[in-house]
Amino acid sequence: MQTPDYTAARLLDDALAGRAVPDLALAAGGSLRMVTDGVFDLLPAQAGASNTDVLLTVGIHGNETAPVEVVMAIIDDLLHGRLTLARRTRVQLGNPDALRSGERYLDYDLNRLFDGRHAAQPDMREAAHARRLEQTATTFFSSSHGARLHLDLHTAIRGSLFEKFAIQPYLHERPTARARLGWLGQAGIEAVLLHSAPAATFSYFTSHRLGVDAYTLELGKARPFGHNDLSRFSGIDRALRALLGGADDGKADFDPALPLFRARYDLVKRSEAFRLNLADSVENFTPLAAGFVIAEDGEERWIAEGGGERILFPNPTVRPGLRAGIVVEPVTLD
Ligand SMILES: O=C(O)CCC(=O)N[C@@H](CCC(=O)O)C(=O)O
Ligand SMILES: [Zn+2]
Repeated sequence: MQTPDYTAARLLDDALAGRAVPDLALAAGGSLRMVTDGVFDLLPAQAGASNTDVLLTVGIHGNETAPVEVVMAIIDDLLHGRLTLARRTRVQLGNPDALRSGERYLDYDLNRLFDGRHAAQPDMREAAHARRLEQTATTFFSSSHGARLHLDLHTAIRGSLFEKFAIQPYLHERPTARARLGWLGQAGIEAVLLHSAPAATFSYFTSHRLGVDAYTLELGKARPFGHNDLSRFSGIDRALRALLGGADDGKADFDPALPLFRARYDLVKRSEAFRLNLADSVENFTPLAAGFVIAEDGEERWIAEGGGERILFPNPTVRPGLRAGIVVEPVTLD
């Protein structure tokens, strides 16, 4: 095991440069071990003490740096004994290449390559990352004995009427885990989108293929390394410390006042003729008035129907074939 002067900042530098990270002792007990490039296991001192195994993914998009900084600060406190680890935890850096260059992606949006879609894009640099992440998520959870939680931490391109929100992937026949939504509320999450269809995102993969409680979290606006106001991330920081430190198990009473939305449909860009009729300043969750033409692509037009519809993740610059926005509407749990 290495010396205590090894910091999380150095770990991040080494990981982004593709250098090996040595095995490290956590000062208050436990260890940190590099599994493969950009993937780290943090093991509590007492094997078997963990009743919830936690997978934390950051940097799936290379321009979304705040979650990397939040998780590295927690790792630094674990390394130096300011926090004691109670849960078996795996941390994945999603796209180290894109994090180095500060771009959302280099060749292809990584969060559109999961659930096997990487096989259709073998030449894209992100395909190898999707495979690495799927494999290491699978091996991690295959030796779990208790509850299993995956949090994929992101920040968004646009501002948002709900600054922090969660996305629950489509669950097929599984019921919503209300206690997890309760915990997300305690972590400062202000709204939750319930997806209504399969997707090629990482949280859909871990949820659907591995049966894990999985969420994509949008924690604020995407900014470059060094430009994040980490005080705006205090809710998730506190909640992750309580989770990893064993003070809570990631479950809490569901608050029925938490706004919930369901995805009605995706705006899928068909061609370069796609036109989005929303200015860059329009924020996520902005209501759409009935009759408003949201977007057009050749003959196709998407028209708002009212009834509380709102727009999420509008982005006309995506590749043809990919989602250029989601129309959502309020929903309540049965
Ligand atoms: O701000 C944006 O337009 C995108 C932010 C982002 O990366 N969001 C995720 C959401 C994943 C999901 O829908 O489950 C993404 O687009 O990959
Ligand atoms: Zn993202």
